[in-house]
Amino acid sequence: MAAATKTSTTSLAALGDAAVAAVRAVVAASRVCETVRTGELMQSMSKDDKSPVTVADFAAQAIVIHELHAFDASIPVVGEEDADALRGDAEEATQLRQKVMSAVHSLRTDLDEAAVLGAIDRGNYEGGASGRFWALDPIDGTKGFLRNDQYAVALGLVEDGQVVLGVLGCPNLREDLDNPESVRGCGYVAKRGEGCFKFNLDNCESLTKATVTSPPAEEVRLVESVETKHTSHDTSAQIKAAANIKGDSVRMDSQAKYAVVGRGDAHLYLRLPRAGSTHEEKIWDHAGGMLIVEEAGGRVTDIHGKPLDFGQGQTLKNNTGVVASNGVVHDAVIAALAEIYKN
Ligand SMILES: Nc1ncnc2c1ncn2[C@@H]1O[C@H](COP(=O)(O)OS(=O)(=O)O)[C@@H](OP(=O)(O)O)[C@H]1O
Ligand SMILES: [Mg+2]
Ligand SMILES: [Mg+2]
Ligand SMILES: [Mg+2]
Repeated sequence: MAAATKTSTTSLAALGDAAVAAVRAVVAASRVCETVRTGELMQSMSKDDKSPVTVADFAAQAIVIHELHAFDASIPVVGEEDADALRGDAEEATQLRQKVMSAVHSLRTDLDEAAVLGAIDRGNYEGGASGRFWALDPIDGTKGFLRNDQYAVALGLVEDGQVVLGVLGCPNLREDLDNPESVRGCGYVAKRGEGCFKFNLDNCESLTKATVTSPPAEEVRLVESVETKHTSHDTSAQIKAAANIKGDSVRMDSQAKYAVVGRGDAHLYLRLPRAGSTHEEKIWDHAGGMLIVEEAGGRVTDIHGKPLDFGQGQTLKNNTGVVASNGVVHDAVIAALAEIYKN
């Protein structure tokens, strides 16, 4: 078979069985998320860490893990959510469980409660440095999802500590960041060594190559988190000045940031820990997205220029923050970060 990288279009099937399973699972979950976001089933609760989780996070995790299990039951999953909050007779749990079941049934009427709760709880793998596992964020950017802003269904396949397959479903993302009339509902898939591809969430079987772009300094665009707790906006402004980056800054929720860098609409994604932060990045917040940028021709490291190490369990404990770029601006950004973080 001709290498998928040689032409600008290819079929999903050409990327192999794991890619087909992963993309179809992400597309299915993206549909369920949109059903919840635009319908009557929305309900959210606060987790122990005060972050939100919704009916759609649970339903999406159930759908993706069910599909991945049908593909290959021997590959474990590190998923963000568990089903604890859906079990028991308390009113909130009962309501949430019923809505999760309705959301799942909007797509898969054949799954009963035991199958749904069981699938969610199968995402309990601890990760590690050897073997293969999936890393799943059923909704990345739950706060964005609740604001009707950007969010992503994000799935990565990790092999011996390295992401080898990355998939993002971005149901609320337009095809062109600068054209609010462009098609909404974008998907991305990257396979290590074979390139990065985009697809429409309504037709994932046909793929088009995606590549980073490298404009002059005036047009180099930064993307960063909306939430001020997740990244230091002050530091990113300093980095832009020091690295001679003069384009606009766009705040966007979720791993959609990796997608817009990978497709060339933006050129730098900075995730910069605030002073004194002890936050360790979760692997599921990056596994789906980072390969999208790398295989599109860009670079992804932490703020010290170190590769992201997905073999350390559920967090990127060997890394600090994230820098994802078109490659061209990367060294200047890392040099600027070294100056700022040495103080
Ligand atoms: N303190 C802190 N620092 C860094 N990151 C954090 C922090 N707290 C949470 N999170 C994680 O951020 C995930 C959301 O990604 P983004 O920050 O890119 O999007 S957003 O602007 O916040 O919506 C979000 O993922 P989801 O929980 O899947 O939405 C969190 O895992
Ligand atoms: Mg969360
Ligand atoms: Mg997340
Ligand atoms: Mg999440």
